[in-house]
Amino acid sequence: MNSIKIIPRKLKGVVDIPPSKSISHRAIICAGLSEGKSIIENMIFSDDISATIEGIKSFGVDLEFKKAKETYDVLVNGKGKVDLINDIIDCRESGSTLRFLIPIALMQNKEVTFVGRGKLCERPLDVYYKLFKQKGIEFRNENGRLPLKVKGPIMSGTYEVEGNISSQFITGLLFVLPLLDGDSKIIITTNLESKGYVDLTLDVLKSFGIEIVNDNYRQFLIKGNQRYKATHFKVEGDYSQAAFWLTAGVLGEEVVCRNLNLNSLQGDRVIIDIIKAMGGNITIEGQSLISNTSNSKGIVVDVSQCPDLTPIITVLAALSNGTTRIVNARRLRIKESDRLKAIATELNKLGAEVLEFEDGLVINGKEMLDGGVVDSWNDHRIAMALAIASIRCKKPVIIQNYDCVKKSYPNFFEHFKELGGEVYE
Ligand SMILES: O=C(O)C1=C[C@@H](OP(=O)(O)O)[C@@H](O)[C@H](O)C1
Ligand SMILES: C=C(OP(=O)(O)O)C(=O)O
Repeated sequence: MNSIKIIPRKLKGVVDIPPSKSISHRAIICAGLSEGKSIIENMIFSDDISATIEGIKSFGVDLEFKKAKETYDVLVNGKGKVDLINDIIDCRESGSTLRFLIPIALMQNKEVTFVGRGKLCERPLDVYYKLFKQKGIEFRNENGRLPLKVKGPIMSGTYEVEGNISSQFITGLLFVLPLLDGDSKIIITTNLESKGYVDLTLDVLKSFGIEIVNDNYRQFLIKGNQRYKATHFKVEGDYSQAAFWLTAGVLGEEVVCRNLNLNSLQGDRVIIDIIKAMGGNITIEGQSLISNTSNSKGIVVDVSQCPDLTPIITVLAALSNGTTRIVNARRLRIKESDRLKAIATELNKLGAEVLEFEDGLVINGKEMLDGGVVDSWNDHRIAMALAIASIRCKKPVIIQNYDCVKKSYPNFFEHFKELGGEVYE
């Protein structure tokens, strides 16, 4: 088992925020579906992005990688259609890869097998299964788990989708319906959670020449026979990752986050408002966000539109004055781990007071935590959140299974050290 020991230190300094994972997935897919050469600037090869890259290659897309300082430029040569060259797609542990690539596999009529690892094998796909039954699309799985075999073709038409299980099903359909013969409509049958991710999809699609009409998130109207246009695309910084460093600044000393688009459509940009509402000090200087030592306080946070922020908000809450309530968080249980249980259990081991409820958490904040041995539950966001909690622990924090951070942020602990963190692997 891999573990890391962190000696409590206040972090301070400048961090270049890595490129957005969500936007990177979308850009690779859109470039892969275009005819001709696209360039995607500012990419890193986290495990999830590597899974999408390998997946898109299976559809006959060529990619080349050019190193540019800490990141890469990716040259993508698409054929404008799916030309299956490998019929087994390993999505590793990436929900986005799985749910985005399934509809693409259905654009041709050979069977494709999707495999995965860890918790991904049991993360829900029922939204697709229900649609496949309605549309006569063949699929087979092992008791609802991966591996999943699917066989196209998918046709244009009306797709009724629940919006409160995962927005990733909507994104998956939005990639392929514009390419089909005939117009389509996606009707959202419940309230839509994670709206910001659908906004990101529509925005990246637009950059690649695909137009979708968003009727107030109740339905999406999609003209058929559209074509993706190869383009030069730059991936902006990731607010879900910046959230860790912005919180580190509030709990420690001044942390400057560079490489963020201050007008980004990323739903997790709301971390700025959440930290400020908790009394955290965040300012803007040029293109950077600066967070600084503050006395934070408990509030009520609705995470239905920003689920990925929950672990780090819980850390801030555990070290704030008073009580914080995290509400509308049920979907956190179907991510890489049961994130409500994982963060409550592990922060309590460090001496925090976190109560777990069916669809939320109640956190009674403390000035300091004790420290101790915790586990990541093989979940990158739990590992990173626990690392930030160490800033205000009295004794060292040992995180077991810490290397899962590579799922989204392979150099997280390098950045942690650059900010003055003392860690022993
Ligand atoms: O579309 C995306 O890039 C994502 C959507 C969200 O999932 P849900 O829509 O399932 O909440 C988020 O949790 C995930 O990390 C990335
Ligand atoms: C839930 C996440 O990703 P995915 O759903 O793509 O596995 C995440 O990055 O926190």
